[in-house]
Amino acid sequence: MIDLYKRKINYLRISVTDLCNLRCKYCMPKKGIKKIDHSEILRLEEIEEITKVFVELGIDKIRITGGEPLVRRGIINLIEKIGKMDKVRDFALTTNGTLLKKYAKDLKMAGLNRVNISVDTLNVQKYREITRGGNLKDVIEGICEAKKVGLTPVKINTVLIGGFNEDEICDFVNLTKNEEIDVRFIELMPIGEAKDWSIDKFIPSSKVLEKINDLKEVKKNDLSSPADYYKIPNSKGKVGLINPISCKFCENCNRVRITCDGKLKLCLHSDEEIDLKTPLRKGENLKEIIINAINKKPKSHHLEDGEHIKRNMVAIGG
Ligand SMILES: Nc1nc2c(ncn2[C@@H]2O[C@H](COP(=O)(O)OP(=O)(O)OP(=O)(O)O)[C@@H](O)[C@H]2O)c(=O)[nH]1
Ligand SMILES: C[S@@+](CC[C@H](N)C(=O)[O-])C[C@H]1O[C@@H](n2cnc3c(N)ncnc32)[C@H](O)[C@@H]1O
Ligand code: SF4
Ligand code: SF4
Repeated sequence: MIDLYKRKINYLRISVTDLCNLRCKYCMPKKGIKKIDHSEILRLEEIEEITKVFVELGIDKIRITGGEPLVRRGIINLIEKIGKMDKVRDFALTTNGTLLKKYAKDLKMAGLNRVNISVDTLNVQKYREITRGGNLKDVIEGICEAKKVGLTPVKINTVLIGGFNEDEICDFVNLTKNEEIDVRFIELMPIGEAKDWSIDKFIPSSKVLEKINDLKEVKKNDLSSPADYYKIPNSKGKVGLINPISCKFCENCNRVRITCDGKLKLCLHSDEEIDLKTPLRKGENLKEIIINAINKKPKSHHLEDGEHIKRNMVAIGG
């Protein structure tokens, strides 16, 4: 599918749940989010059906996300179904990693290619604090298991948070020296919970380049990737910078999203959502609806003008 700005849309991010076993302070309110009625959530077969239509329309990269995707019951079955879709050449999952030790092997066997794992600190106490109760050990074990079973390349996503983890930039970069792990620093975006405090705590990802002198830029293979990559000479992994704020990458955007309640989101930072669940349940032609919707995909976000969306990140999936 090609949108009005001649961007090829080949990447679908599917949020399978808005529930999570953590409560990261920038993503989810302390008391959780308002529970959506069970009937409003797409059933796994419905997700599969919608995915099939997207694949027929040219989607060849799929990411499963959440909330925490691994808390959704039956997730391995869904992965298996999508894993069998021949035209999908890149099939990945974004997770907080806490349940990976348990599920990595099954995910791999079901056909998942790789995982991106979110972790914002390497300090046990700070991890407990930012996630409101999480155990860093679970994530570390999850990362090891993912590598062991070959859910690779493993990428670590770290949101840069002022006054919280800027002192750990070197530690994160050092992980790439001896391990085949890519570490990507993400700029904190003003969404939901983070809308207000992201202003004080925002750190441009260029801070990483200031702190680490010997990072050398790596040629970008995939122009539509949100990350710019660097490398310390002779290191095994890469360091990525994801700069949605300081240097937005909308020009090369190739993605759309499905929320767990069956809405098609054309842009992470737009409130416009197209209902797919109702027409799906009525047996209407989804292809036509999706093709028409793609023409409405915004050119870019307008965060710089204070245009902030209503949903929390946990209800979109990143
Ligand atoms: N503004 C904006 N940020 C995005 C977009 N896609 C991803 N991000 C940010 O990048 C983070 C990491 O995304 P991931 O879930 O790891 O997916 P990805 O970066 O597409 O992964 P790769 O395919 O491995 O490059 C997200 O949580 C967001 O914070 C996007 O389209 N727009
Ligand atoms: C919403 S989570 C969903 C998947 C999974 N639970 C996880 O944590 O990886 C996806 C990603 O969004 C990122 N994220 C959440 N809120 C964000 C914000 N305000 N700015 C930047 N990234 C954010 C998280 O750090 C995580 O990497
Ligand atoms: S970032 Fe991921 S792990 Fe943290 S609260 Fe949001 S959905 Fe859960
Ligand atoms: S902000 Fe919107 S247009 Fe820009 S890269 Fe993200 S989804 Fe695409």
